[in-house]
Amino acid sequence: MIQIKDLSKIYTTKERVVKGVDNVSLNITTGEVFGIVGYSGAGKSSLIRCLNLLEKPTSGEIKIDGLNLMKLRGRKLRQARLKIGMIFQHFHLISQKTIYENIAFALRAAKTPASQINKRVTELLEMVGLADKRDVYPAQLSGGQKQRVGIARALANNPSVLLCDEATSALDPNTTLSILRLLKKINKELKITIVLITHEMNVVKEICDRMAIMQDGKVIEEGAVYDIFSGPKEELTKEFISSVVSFDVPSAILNKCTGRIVKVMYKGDVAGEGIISDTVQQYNIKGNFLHGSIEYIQEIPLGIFLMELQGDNQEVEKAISYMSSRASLVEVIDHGN
Ligand SMILES: Nc1ncnc2c1ncn2[C@@H]1O[C@H](COP(=O)(O)OP(=O)(O)OP(=O)(O)O)[C@@H](O)[C@H]1O
Repeated sequence: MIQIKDLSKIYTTKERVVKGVDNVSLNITTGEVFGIVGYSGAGKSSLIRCLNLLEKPTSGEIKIDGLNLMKLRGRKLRQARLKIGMIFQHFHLISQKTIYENIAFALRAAKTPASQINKRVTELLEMVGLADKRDVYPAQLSGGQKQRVGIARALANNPSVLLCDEATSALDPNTTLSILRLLKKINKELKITIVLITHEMNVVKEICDRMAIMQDGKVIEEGAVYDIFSGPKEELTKEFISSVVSFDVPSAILNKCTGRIVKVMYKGDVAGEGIISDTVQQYNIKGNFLHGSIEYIQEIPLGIFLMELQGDNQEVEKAISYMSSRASLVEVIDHGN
């Protein structure tokens, strides 16, 4: 369990004082994949870097499995930090060393006996699917392969926590997916808690169990990924979700709509049709279906559709409030003419 309590990181420069992290409290359960999302400058890097004390918090508390990191010094602190692996957006590999040496370096730094190093590096390279690359240099690898080396290095000393700092942001979508799958496999098989920061909701949707959204150094919303997707509360959260679940209805079609356009989200894959047909039957309105899809989050379906509702204003209002009682989110996108 990672317990973050009242954590703040304040940067003081000549020009200004910035609260990079502003009084954040979060509990991350052992064995989960926890995503922290936010736009640039929200404080994600500051927060994740505080978790292994790469950044020294200004105040607050970080406990990992009950150990208060900020109270540890010397050897005890070094030992605790070995149990926290980290991977980075730009991989941070040593370009003059081979892949083997990049990984062995982390083992030597942790004073692993020389006799164990070869076996452990071989194991790690197999785990990340790079057994044939042990003697090449980082420049000879693709971005995805470099990140696999980063992951092998981060796992070298058997950490209980893996921190991922925008680990897929420099990768194309297919490579991103393969790295996310590898991270999920590591999470499941090695039972490592993963904390990742990202500005991409797709990443969260793909592998996270729970998530938090940051803005101006604060956590503004947190919860299970499915719950956040199906019932976002904050405007910013809704904005992030719409980046994944977007409806690109051609403007020529939208311009032709004279009724009210509503977006509806519902849980499960069968209830959606029922909501539409019941609404149209019960109220004196016409409903035109503009767009619909089912997203799978943690393999649970989440239905989303866009409709135009036409009819008397009061009837349309009643229909919307009826749909709101059955769906997890109903949002009026356009009020019509
Ligand atoms: N070393 C520093 N000195 C001064 N201000 C800093 C420093 N590091 C971060 N900040 C400021 O703290 C705030 C949070 O930055 P941080 O990098 O944590 O955000 P982020 O969400 O990770 O954004 P990005 O994805 O762009 O890195 C920003 O206003 C940033 O300018």
